[in-house]
Amino acid sequence: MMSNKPEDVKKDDCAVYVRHAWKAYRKPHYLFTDLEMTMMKGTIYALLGASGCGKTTLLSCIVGIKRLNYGEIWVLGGKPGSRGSGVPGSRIGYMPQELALYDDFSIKETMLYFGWIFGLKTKEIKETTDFLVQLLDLPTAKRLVRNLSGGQQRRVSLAVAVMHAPDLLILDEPTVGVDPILRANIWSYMVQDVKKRNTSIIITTHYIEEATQAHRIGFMRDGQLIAEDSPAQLLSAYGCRHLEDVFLKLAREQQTVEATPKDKHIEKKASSKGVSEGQGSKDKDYGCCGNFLYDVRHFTNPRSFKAIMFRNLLRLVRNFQALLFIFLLPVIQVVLFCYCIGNEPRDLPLAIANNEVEYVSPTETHCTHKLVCSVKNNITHIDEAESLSCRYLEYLETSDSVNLGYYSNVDSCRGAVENGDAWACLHFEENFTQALTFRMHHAIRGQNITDILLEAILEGITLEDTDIKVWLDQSDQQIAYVLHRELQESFKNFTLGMLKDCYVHPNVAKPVVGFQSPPIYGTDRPSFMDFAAPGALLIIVFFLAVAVTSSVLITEKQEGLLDRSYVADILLYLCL
Ligand SMILES: Nc1ncnc2c1ncn2[C@@H]1O[C@H](COP(=O)(O)OP(=O)(O)OP(=O)(O)O)[C@@H](O)[C@H]1O
Repeated sequence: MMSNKPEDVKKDDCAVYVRHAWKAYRKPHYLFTDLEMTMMKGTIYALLGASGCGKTTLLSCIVGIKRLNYGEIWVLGGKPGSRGSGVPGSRIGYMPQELALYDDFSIKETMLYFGWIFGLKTKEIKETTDFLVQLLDLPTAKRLVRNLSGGQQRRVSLAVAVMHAPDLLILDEPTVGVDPILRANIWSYMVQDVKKRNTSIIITTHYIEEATQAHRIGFMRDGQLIAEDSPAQLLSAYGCRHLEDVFLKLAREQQTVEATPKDKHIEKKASSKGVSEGQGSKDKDYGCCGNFLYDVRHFTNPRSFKAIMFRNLLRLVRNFQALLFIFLLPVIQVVLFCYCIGNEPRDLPLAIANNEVEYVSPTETHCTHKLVCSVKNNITHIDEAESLSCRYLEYLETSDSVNLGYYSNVDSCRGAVENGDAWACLHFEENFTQALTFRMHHAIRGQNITDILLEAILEGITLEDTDIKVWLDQSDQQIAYVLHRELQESFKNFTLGMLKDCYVHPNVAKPVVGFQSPPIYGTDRPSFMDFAAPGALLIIVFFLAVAVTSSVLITEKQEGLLDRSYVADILLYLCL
């Protein structure tokens, strides 16, 4: 195996300096093991290797999208992601393998968006766009990306990577789908750029022969760079005329090592070398919140905001269906909510156990009532009273909010509430009428309390027998409120009716605290819609925002746009 690693280079002189790099997506299956890479400033470095050997992963670690498990990476003299390193940021230009472009943007809009992120002025962006459109043989800049051919789209992606003249250019297969003439143009542009501006360029390609124009080539295989040298040195050292032959020779020369036994010793090997853990947190990619002050400065960065507002507005306008969806869906949901759910509760099942009358069936009752009063010597007398509980239930039945069901005893009535068959259970004692008329009679006559209680004992009743006992399912506040209201209102009407039939002025039973109607704000009978609509609206808006944001995030991640924006120094939460 050939090793031309310069031992004496300083990391500050290198554009990229990788030492003891270990990376696994799923431990212990390491993609690269103890990898070392040295790339001097002002050179073109071609990273070659079989498909799936880890080239893209290595580039992702270099630009700071992914983190190493062990080892260190220095890019342009700093660690990617650290403050002041400029990586990610405008010091690097990154062309990912995926297209990573908004296909509903035109070429011009794409260049404006990324140009603003890189901190370029609008005039500069226009000039650069014109130059790159010509150099890369692109159609008019007004054409939408989605209407370009595959090769043209990749060239737009390349234009985005190079537009801000970065110090380090990282190009992941830029020449895929590009014809030989344009490929030659791209290479000649890179060579000129390195000469003129001392740019450093890393390029991956499967067209091994085009790498002869690079200053240095790294052959990647089995998790390591098995050779790293200039094309001329490699050709002469292996006595080959073509780089492809060198690659084949190198591959054959390398010992075939069983993957599994090697994996078992990998972590041991890393720790025995005293290798430090990867930059940043272990196995975590994207450093969104590492340094608060650094993040705040980015958050308030006006150029990022301008670019992102431009992007969001343009995407909304271009995706008319999405716009309709975002604005119409909450409206439809609120209308449906109000129509189907938000109305006043109706027919709430109410269980009745009335011991005053004989139970017949759950839906039926032979409940009749009677009240006869007369006035003698200016004093009201109750001559006859029968089943006043039925009179009260008659008032209750007129309400649309409740639906009465009858039960033979108080236990089954309470059981109905416990089982969720009814919202409340109402129980009348068997001497309810007797106790109520006794109470009314003495209230009208104005006897003192001692006399009343004495007489009650003699008659074999207690004043509590007039209580209508209510057991409520209070789990739903609004339903409980409606039941409270209906039971109280029915009782008020029941009392006023009785007083009227007994020639007593209704004001006698009027509550002392009088709520004036209408209230200053709101209504006398707030509806269920008033209660539930704010909550429903909040839920709808919250879930819509979550759904839209996560779908944007997932799409951008899949299309590589998130990676590209991150490398261009847009923080993850700004991408949202
Ligand atoms: N996020 C990920 N999670 C798990 N495995 C991954 C992930 N990304 C890549 N891999 C795997 O890591 C290996 C190396 O992938 P990578 O894209 O780095 O290879 P590559 O050398 O760039 O390939 P190509 O030349 O085809 O682009 C592949 O086997 C791939 O399936």
